[in-house]
Amino acid sequence: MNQQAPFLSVKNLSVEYNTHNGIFRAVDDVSFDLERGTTLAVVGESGCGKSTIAKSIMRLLKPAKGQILLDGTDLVALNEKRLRPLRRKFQMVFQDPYGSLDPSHSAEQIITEPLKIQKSGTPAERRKEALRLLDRVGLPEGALDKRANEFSGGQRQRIGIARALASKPELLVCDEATSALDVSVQAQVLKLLAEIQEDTGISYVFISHNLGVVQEISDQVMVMRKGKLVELGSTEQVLTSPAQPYTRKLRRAALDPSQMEGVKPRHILAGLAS
Ligand SMILES: Nc1ncnc2c1ncn2[C@@H]1O[C@H](COP(=O)(O)OP(=O)(O)OP(=O)(O)O)[C@@H](O)[C@H]1O
Repeated sequence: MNQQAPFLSVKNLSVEYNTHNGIFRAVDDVSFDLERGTTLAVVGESGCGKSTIAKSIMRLLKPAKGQILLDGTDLVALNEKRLRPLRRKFQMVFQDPYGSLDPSHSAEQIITEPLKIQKSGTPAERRKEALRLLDRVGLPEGALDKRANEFSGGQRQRIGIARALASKPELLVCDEATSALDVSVQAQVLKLLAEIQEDTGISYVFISHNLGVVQEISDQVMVMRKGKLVELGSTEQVLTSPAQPYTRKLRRAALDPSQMEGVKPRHILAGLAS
């Protein structure tokens, strides 16, 4: 472990997609640091590049330029073979608890799959670990043999979190992880994520449209627009006294979405303290 460097350091990240109109730069020269045990929220209107950043950190995409240093190791420079042993360190929780889990699989199958892939433990040990993780995310023992389609959205998202935690990651990238949930269930999942962070020192990159949610969970906020970084600072600074006009506009849109084109109804930013 490198004591000097931040836990995650993204430097001059640019990501491009090949489209029928040529190369499209979805993320353009973005840099940020994340300290261990803290949360960085990435916000911005639809299409600004948030998920592209998430997929780049997960190395589901190969950036066109830049570095993604995790504990001092540049993930961009590694080929898949060298990346594989490191993958357990960074995991992702997706938005859609209905789409991201196989509905016909039991909670045990879903949670233990990463351990099976890593050939970690015996089936009995993996079952025991799945029970521990179920308990960690606040689900009863009886949930272990139920199929994913027998759970509510909030329960599924808890299973998604349990699965992501199975390989004991140090970084969790949550891409709109609570957006599909009812407000009260969302609050419970946020509380769970905060407790897990306190207990384990895990770091989060938390992607969200919801400034109210961001205010709850994050230490730092990064505002994106059209692939570029607009503003980066402490949550308090960015949300209560934003330096950039665009961030102020986003804040206003949180209160009155009609002021912002391109913000989908599901992305109406709820609960923002003015
Ligand atoms: N596979 C792809 N091929 C071409 N363009 C893409 C691809 N994926 C994303 N894009 C484009 O890149 C830009 C950034 O997309 P991205 O999904 O990162 O945005 P986002 O901020 O996460 O949006 P949302 O909040 O709607 O999920 C968008 O203009 C999108 O259309």
